[in-house]
Amino acid sequence: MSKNALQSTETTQRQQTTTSGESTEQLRDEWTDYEFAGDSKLSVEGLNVHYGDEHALKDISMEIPERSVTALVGPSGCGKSTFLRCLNRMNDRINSAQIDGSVRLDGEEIYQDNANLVELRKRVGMVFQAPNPFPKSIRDNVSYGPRKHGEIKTGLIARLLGEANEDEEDELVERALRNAALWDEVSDRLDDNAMGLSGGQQQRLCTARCLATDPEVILMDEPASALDPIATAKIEDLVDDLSEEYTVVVVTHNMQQAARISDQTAVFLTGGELVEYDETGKIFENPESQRVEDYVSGKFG
Ligand SMILES: Nc1ncnc2c1ncn2[C@@H]1O[C@H](COP(=O)(O)OP(=O)(O)OP(=O)(O)O)[C@@H](O)[C@H]1O
Repeated sequence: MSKNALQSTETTQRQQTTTSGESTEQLRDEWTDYEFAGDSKLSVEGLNVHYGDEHALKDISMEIPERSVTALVGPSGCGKSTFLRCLNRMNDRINSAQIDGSVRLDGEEIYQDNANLVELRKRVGMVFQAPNPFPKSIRDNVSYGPRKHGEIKTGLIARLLGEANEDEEDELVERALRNAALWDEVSDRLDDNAMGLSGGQQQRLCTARCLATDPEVILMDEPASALDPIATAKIEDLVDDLSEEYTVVVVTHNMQQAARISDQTAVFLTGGELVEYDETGKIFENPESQRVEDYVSGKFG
């Protein structure tokens, strides 16, 4: 059983009182007793991120259960994307970012000095806000990762060397596209350029590209924000399906979407603070914190 735990060292936060007169710390003591079903896939402890002088994430601790959907919500600039990028060390690419604290994947520290970042990003894949397919065929987009890692070899040279495994590529492309709920729409045009797909199809293609590297965790940063309602509904169904096999962490601005698709929800509020993290039903129906209630009910944000 995993258990979420959140402790803040920020004195100001500790002393903050809610409208009901209870201190934030008292409230946290209540909700941190909550136990999520399933084992923890990712364990975050004492995570702090600075961009230069800006303290973008403040002492975040949370357990992310496997094979479930965890939503990260909160107003613009509260640190949701920063948090997401910490889970596969994408923030390492930002020169001004300083990251302190611990993130464990299946109990193993990802911030250890000798961590293999290529392997980490294979295990913890990412789908970005705006679909970003390569200007290549649909097939090449999906098999890009396995080819890059040398797991799939195709083309004339591989054939001459007797190393070609085109059948495997076909299987992998079909499996990934099926899992991304796109196969039926593109199976007859795999060699067409991916740039000709609609925005919603491109986003599912990017998900297929992520799935092709056989990840265990999928990080999604507002995957439906650029899509129309029908394409959004498909992405939401997809997220639901994916959580049967994968651990999904998704950033969304859309409260109804978080309520529909996630098992647990983490609410970040301005200043990089994780205010409450609990089962999604609890966050939306009966949150501990008045600030969270105001936010999820649309009183501010
Ligand atoms: N690459 C960066 N360099 C410097 N500061 C950054 C960088 N990325 C984010 N920040 C700052 O860190 C804070 C948190 O940003 P972040 O993008 O993580 O928030 P967010 O909650 O995802 O916002 P949004 O919902 O608008 O995408 C913001 O003040 C932002 O300006």
